[in-house]
Amino acid sequence: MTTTTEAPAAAGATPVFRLTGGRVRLDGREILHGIDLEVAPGEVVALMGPNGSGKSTLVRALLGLVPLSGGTRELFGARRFRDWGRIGYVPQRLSVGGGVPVTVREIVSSGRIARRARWRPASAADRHAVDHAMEAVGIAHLARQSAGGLSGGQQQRVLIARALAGQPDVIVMDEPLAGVDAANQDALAATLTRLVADGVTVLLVLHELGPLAGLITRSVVLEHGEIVHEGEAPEPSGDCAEPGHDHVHPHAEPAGASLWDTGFRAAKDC
Ligand SMILES: Nc1ncnc2c1ncn2[C@@H]1O[C@H](COP(=O)(O)OP(=O)(O)OP(=O)(O)O)[C@@H](O)[C@H]1O
Repeated sequence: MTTTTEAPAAAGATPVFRLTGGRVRLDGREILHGIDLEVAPGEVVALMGPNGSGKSTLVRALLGLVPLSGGTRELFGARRFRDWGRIGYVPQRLSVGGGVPVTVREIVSSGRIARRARWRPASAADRHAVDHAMEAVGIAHLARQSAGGLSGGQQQRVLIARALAGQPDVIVMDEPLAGVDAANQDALAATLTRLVADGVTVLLVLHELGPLAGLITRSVVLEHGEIVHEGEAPEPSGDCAEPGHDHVHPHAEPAGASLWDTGFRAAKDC
């Protein structure tokens, strides 16, 4: 992780992610149709768009989790990227326990694996990073608890702590606000604010910006597997801007809905 003394988003710096003409096919159908996207160090990018527009697929393509059927991908300037400890990925949904009796601390500790010397037991630095990650998201008191009995909001914080334990240079979260109550959304915003101040690059899949609005430096809107807008994020207005507005509802989009009815509905209609 970089320190607060380093300038974020240095001009001309090697992009964290660079996808050029990126195409992805799943089950014989092309999902992404030639995406050009760069994310520079220090940016906080919101990936938005209707359901099924390809946001999660794009994230997975950027991370190398799905093969490209066309185009090129670079992570930190490398086509053959191996330094996975630099990336913290919080997927959309994951059962943190997976049915296996496992404590919160054990799950968070698994986030250190890419940082640890092979076959070595956890070092003091590893243990410190795990403690720090749990404190950062307010779950230190849950360390010895079984992950199975946690609420949805607590499980999400465990997954975020697991990503933070690796002290990543970039954190990628797929719909971190979905199904999360207002208090936990605010807590997430505070955590991300601290990470951004430390120079961490952030890529978020979002349906609505909610309490993260002030953090976002660029919004990228996808529709039908293509980027249809890049620039300023939409501003919340009307009821959505009210402090008491609850941002927990999922958004089902009508089939074929257009960008301005949907991606930016987050601002108009949240
Ligand atoms: N493993 C897969 N096999 C086949 N098709 C897939 C697969 N994963 C996703 N798709 C399809 O790719 C398209 C884009 O899906 P994706 O999950 O990337 O969209 P999204 O914008 O993240 O949607 P949501 O907002 O609902 O999460 C959808 O039509 C989806 O059905």
